[in-house]
Amino acid sequence: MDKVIVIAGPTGSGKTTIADYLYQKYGVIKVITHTTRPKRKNEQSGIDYYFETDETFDDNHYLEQVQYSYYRYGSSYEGLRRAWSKNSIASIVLDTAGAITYLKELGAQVEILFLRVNEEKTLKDRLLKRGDSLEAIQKRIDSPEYRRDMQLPEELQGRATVINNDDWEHTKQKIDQFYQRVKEATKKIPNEG
Ligand SMILES: Nc1nc2c(ncn2[C@@H]2O[C@H](COP(=O)(O)OP(=O)(O)O)[C@@H](O)[C@H]2O)c(=O)[nH]1
Ligand SMILES: Nc1ncnc2c1ncn2[C@@H]1O[C@H](COP(=O)(O)OP(=O)(O)O)[C@@H](O)[C@H]1O
Repeated sequence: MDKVIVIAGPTGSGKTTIADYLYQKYGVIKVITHTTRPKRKNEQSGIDYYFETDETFDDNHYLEQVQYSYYRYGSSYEGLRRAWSKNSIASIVLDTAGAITYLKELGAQVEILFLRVNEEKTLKDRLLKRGDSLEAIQKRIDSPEYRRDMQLPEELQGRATVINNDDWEHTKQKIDQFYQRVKEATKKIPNEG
């Protein structure tokens, strides 16, 4: 059974870092999503996101789409199918609303990782280090979605693997264990239970 690892958690918790690790170590293909958010320095269209305008955003067919911190984000079935054509395990970085939709739509094919850090201050420090502008960080922190995604939503409780990404060595071990479980699960046929 094909699987998609949905990675959720607050800004700066390490979602992108973990998606990159899963690709580099295990060849897990990242599903690239669409956004109207401005490109950060070091980001590339077609690699980090498909960067869209408000007009071009609507040209795509979305499995789900959200508004997050004043911008639009959406993921397509085509993107997921493209990833699965290369590897039976894909990953996608989503907000918690997207993670809930994925779970509803794709059921047993979804494995969820929820990241958190012990201290909220760590998040801001990481965003500064990542090179985000103070203005962009403040805008993000002031958004209702940012606050919401600090917590694992009820709909995902019992279904998500929660990892504290404070110490990278510890995180890598947890991700390796998680990946092995997902890999085993791909050997099951759908609806086998
Ligand atoms: N639902 C949904 N969320 C997305 C999609 N693409 C990205 N996101 C989420 O949107 C939020 C903002 O992403 P981004 O602006 O890249 O900020 P980051 O969290 O600092 O990396 C994050 O929680 C992402 O996981 C998508 O296609 N659908
Ligand atoms: N365990 C960690 N310890 C220290 N820095 C980290 C850790 N995990 C990620 N980072 C760094 O924090 C910043 C934010 O991580 P990123 O993966 O972009 O988060 P997200 O995609 O959740 O917004 C990046 O500069 C990344 O290199």
